[in-house]
Amino acid sequence: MNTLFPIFLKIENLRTLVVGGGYVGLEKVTALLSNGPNAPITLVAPEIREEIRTLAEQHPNLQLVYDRYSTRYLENNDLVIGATNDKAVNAQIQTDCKSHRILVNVADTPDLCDFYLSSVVRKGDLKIAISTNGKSPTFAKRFREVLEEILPDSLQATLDNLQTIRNRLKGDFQEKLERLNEITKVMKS
Ligand SMILES: C[C@@]1(CC(=O)O)C2=NC(=C\c3[nH]c(c(CCC(=O)O)c3CC(=O)O)Cc3[nH]c(c(CC(=O)O)c3CCC(=O)O)/C=C3\N/C(=C\2)[C@@H](CCC(=O)O)[C@]3(C)CC(=O)O)/[C@H]1CCC(=O)O
Ligand SMILES: NC(=O)c1ccc[n+]([C@@H]2O[C@H](COP(=O)([O-])OP(=O)(O)OC[C@H]3O[C@@H](n4cnc5c(N)ncnc54)[C@H](O)[C@@H]3O)[C@@H](O)[C@H]2O)c1
Repeated sequence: MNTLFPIFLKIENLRTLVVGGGYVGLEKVTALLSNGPNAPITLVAPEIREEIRTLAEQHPNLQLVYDRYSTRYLENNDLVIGATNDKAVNAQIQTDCKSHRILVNVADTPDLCDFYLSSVVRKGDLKIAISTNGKSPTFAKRFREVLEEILPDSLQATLDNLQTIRNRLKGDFQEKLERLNEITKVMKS
């Protein structure tokens, strides 16, 4: 059974620490910034890939620290992603996060993760998150590509219209709900 509970985080209002500045660190930072360009992120690693350094030049909210991991870097962070190539360090990060009650993702060990990153389909304001319960990230990526192709670009106009109608509707909650359900019925046919 897939017991994961999906939520959409306001990543720009949270502080995220990424430990590790290699390929996986780059992948995770890119995922964070492409969803929340202004998300405050600190990345700690003794060696940091050039692509990450370029991202930091474009995003002043991405702070790079050239150092090995230590618990003091957890301070003031809400989320942590452990993405070093050292399994023992990643496991230590998880243990430390647990004792600080900080949510943690350990890129090389799904069993140690409090949350997984998802594959993200985006069409304007519509966002669909895909997870395979850790079974196949490649499937999640491919399915994203399929959905991206199927969803029409006109979707944003539909969402904008629905928002306008939603804001204009008078009456109590029940009446609004019935009207909006009526208008969107065509989507099911
Ligand atoms: C969705 C996506 C989001 C993102 O990362 O932003 C994501 N992985 C992506 C790509 C990807 N990752 C890997 C490959 C290579 C092929 C392969 O191994 O399959 C590819 C494909 C590629 O890059 O083409 C390797 C890999 N990944 C994990 C392990 C460890 C393990 O499973 O033990 C290993 C082996 C490492 C090794 O062997 O060394 C683990 C996780 N990867 C997850 C998410 C979480 C589960 C998500 C779910 O529930 O489906 C989870 C559990 C934890 C986490 O990372 O949060 C992103 C696609 C974004 C997109 O394009 O849409
Ligand atoms: N979840 C995923 O999507 C996914 C995908 C591929 C690989 N992985 C796993 O993620 C891990 C990292 O892979 P990679 O390709 O990014 O490795 P990499 O060699 O490219 O980078 C490793 C990074 O960790 C840093 N590092 C090493 N020791 C450190 C320490 N004590 N403190 C802080 N930083 C430290 C290095 O300086 C470097 O920046 C591997 O174990 C790999 O199996 C996960």
